[in-house]
Amino acid sequence: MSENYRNFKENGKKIIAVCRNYKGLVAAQGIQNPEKPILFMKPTSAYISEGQDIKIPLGCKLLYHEVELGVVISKRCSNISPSDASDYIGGFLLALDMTAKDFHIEAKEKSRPWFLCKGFDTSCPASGFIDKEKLSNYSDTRLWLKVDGVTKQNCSTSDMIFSVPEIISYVSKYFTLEVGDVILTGTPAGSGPVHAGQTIECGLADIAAMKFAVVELN
Ligand SMILES: CC(=O)CC(=O)C(=O)O
Ligand SMILES: [Mg+2]
Repeated sequence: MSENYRNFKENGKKIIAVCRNYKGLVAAQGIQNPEKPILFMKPTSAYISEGQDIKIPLGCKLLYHEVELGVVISKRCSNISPSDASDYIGGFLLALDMTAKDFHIEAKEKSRPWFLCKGFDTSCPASGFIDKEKLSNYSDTRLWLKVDGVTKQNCSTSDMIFSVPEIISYVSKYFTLEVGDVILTGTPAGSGPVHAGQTIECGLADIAAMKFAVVELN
């Protein structure tokens, strides 16, 4: 059987991301839980791997980190139910949804799309493929992130508002999911600024960890 999804950075066609999916984050912002998942997309050109740097995009003065659990789709599917969703999970990844926060604030104020603030080059640092057998407890696993050794995010995926199967099902009602596509499941509380010269380290329980330097564009 072809397992092209393992090489999701080369073979996947899209990265679909959910936002405001953690109870603690939504409570901290003083807003109600969303009634349905809120979605946006990142291009696959946003991927980088350990050893490459996160580059602050042109004109950005406020870059934010967001650690997230990603799900890799193993089979083409659409309109699937939450109870069938696990059949389409190939595995997982640890990812950062880097966000140009100043561009994001401007986009929200002016009702503009989020493509620039979320999709710039290097905005999706990602681990390698994690076998689904290694992460059978994906609905209650620890996600953490440190900036220069100081913990900024530390939360269990059990604090998600919409579960991984619910998210896959919802997304698949609107978008055909293809082999190697990735769904980022949202960031927990504690997202915040990072600056050139700083180092971000993050991890998924004791299963995956990765480290990235933040640098000016040139
Ligand atoms: C506004 C955001 O950056 C939301 C987001 O991406 C999230 O994960 O929550
Ligand atoms: Mg995010």
